[in-house]
Amino acid sequence: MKLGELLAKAGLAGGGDQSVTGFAIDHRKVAPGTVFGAFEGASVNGEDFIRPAIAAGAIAVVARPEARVEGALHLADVNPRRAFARLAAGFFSPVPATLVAVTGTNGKTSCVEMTRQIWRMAGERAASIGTLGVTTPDGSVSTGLTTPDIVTFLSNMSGLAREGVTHVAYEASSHGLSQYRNEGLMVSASAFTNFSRDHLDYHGTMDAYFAAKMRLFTEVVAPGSPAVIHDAGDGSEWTAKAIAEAEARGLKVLSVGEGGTFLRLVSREPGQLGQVLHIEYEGDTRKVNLPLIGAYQAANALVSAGLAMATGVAPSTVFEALTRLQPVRGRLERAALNQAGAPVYVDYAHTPDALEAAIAALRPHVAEGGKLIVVYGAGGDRDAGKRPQMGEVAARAADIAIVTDDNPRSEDPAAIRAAIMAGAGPNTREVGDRRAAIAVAVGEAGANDIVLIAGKGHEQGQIFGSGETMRIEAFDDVEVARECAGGQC
Ligand SMILES: CC(=O)N[C@H]1[C@@H](OP(=O)(O)OP(=O)(O)OC[C@H]2O[C@@H](n3ccc(=O)[nH]c3=O)[C@H](O)[C@@H]2O)O[C@H](CO)[C@@H](O)[C@@H]1O[C@H](C)C(=O)N[C@@H](C)C(=O)N[C@H](CCC(=O)O)C(=O)O
Ligand SMILES: Nc1ncnc2c1ncn2[C@@H]1O[C@H](COP(=O)(O)OP(=O)(O)OP(=O)(O)O)[C@@H](O)[C@H]1O
Ligand SMILES: N[C@H](CCC[C@H](N)C(=O)O)C(=O)O
Ligand SMILES: [Mg+2]
Repeated sequence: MKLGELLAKAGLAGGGDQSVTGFAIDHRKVAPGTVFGAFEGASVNGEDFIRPAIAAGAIAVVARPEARVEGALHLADVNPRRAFARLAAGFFSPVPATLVAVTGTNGKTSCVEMTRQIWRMAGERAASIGTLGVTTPDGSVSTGLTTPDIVTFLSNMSGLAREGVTHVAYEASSHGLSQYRNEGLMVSASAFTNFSRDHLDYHGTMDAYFAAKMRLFTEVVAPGSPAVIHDAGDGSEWTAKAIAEAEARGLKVLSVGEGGTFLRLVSREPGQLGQVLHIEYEGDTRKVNLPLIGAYQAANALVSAGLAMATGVAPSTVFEALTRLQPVRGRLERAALNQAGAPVYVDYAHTPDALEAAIAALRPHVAEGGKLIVVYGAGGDRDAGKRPQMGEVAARAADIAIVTDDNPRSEDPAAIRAAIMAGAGPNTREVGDRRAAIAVAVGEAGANDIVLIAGKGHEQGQIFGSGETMRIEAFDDVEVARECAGGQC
């Protein structure tokens, strides 16, 4: 494809009849004919790699006007990440016709997974992209990030189209949105799950974090497209703001949940392995047996139902599909029963709000006189302010809490635990080694108790160190829970 054609497609100034062979944002991936995106990053400045990128064959460089580009076309833009995304989107085409994006603090992975499942049950060739990787009708591949970098994202999309995939649901993380990692495509519908504290190490303030998420509505999605917004009916100011932002852009707001008007959750009765939902849609109330526990999973199922309906799946097919949803890996996954018969659950809760939601999901399942025992930690090199809040939530909502390590990265694990303990109460103790902490909880749980191991969900390793010294030790909460339950810890 000629550079001039791509520029015209993206509505950018300039011409050129050189053939473009690919796109790269890392100079080490540049080959002859590549367009290089030079961005100022959180750890280094990509503009420092312009010369080596040109030496490796870059024919054009998308960079700020003040960057120095010699020996290749300088595609200058005050927002080079956005310009690069638009240009690259012209190259990586066609892409699947139906694309939906999900943002929110918690629930993105769950919603893209459930939306994919509903589409599949409706007979579509569907895929999802997010924390669990790229999941297609034929399998799953990990990408390492929730929202992959823009080149990986766009090339994945065109690869999926070549495989005949027509429907893709993807997670739009706040990091991804603020770095323009998923742009330039015609997004047919979007969703907002909820908003609470996380990632303030990166965004600084809750308002800046929220603004990053709102880019999905204000800049990424197609004008006039449907926006599914979860409304818990709790008067959340963030939900109201999200609705206002979507409406201001002219999106068609479809609110779902207890406070929803499109799909209203009238009631919810927890059962042994699932729950009965009464959902009002267009004036009729339908009873749905959802085979997943917890209010949070009901919320995510409703958002996913909204997205499926917004993209043309018949309502009756959607309601039927909800009764056949498969659990999402590492989200309230029932991993084992210990020798006394206590169930051990694994969940990916790694924010105060998620911890509260995961504990609340299990509370109705604790037998009379039983205790809920939670094992959890907080990641290193991530928002430190959430640590005491997690300590407070776990101490209040669970009966016994054990603070342990969860990806310390470059930080001192003892200091992370101390920060959590600062917010915790007398029912909380500290067992640094994660396997030992799980062994204590599983060993102590009696017949009426429930154990929740939170924070790592599907993760397969414990991350120590960073950069050159980073090492990942194999660790799977589900596997360790099973070993401990079998007395092999
Ligand atoms: C803070 C953050 O999000 N960093 C991500 C981001 O880095 P950045 O743009 O700031 O890049 P940088 O490393 O400073 O480098 C600047 C530029 O120079 C380029 N470069 C760099 C070195 C070199 O030798 N040559 C070169 O060309 C880089 O490719 C980059 O374009 O872009 C990089 C390339 O895409 C990512 O690998 C990197 O993810 C880091 C590893 C990371 O840990 N990210 C986490 C925090 C993250 O993004 N998490 C969200 C979380 C989700 C959630 O909880 O909701 C996610 O979406 O996964
Ligand atoms: N709708 C929800 N409301 C509150 N908590 C939720 C909700 N959905 C999920 N959670 C909690 O958040 C955890 C992570 O869920 P999920 O992986 O779906 O979220 P995510 O937004 O993709 O997270 P990440 O930002 O890490 O990618 C769950 O294990 C659960 O504890
Ligand atoms: N067990 C994890 C969860 C991380 C979730 C991720 N999305 C992030 O914050 O980067 C940790 O804190 O390391
Ligand atoms: Mg996710």
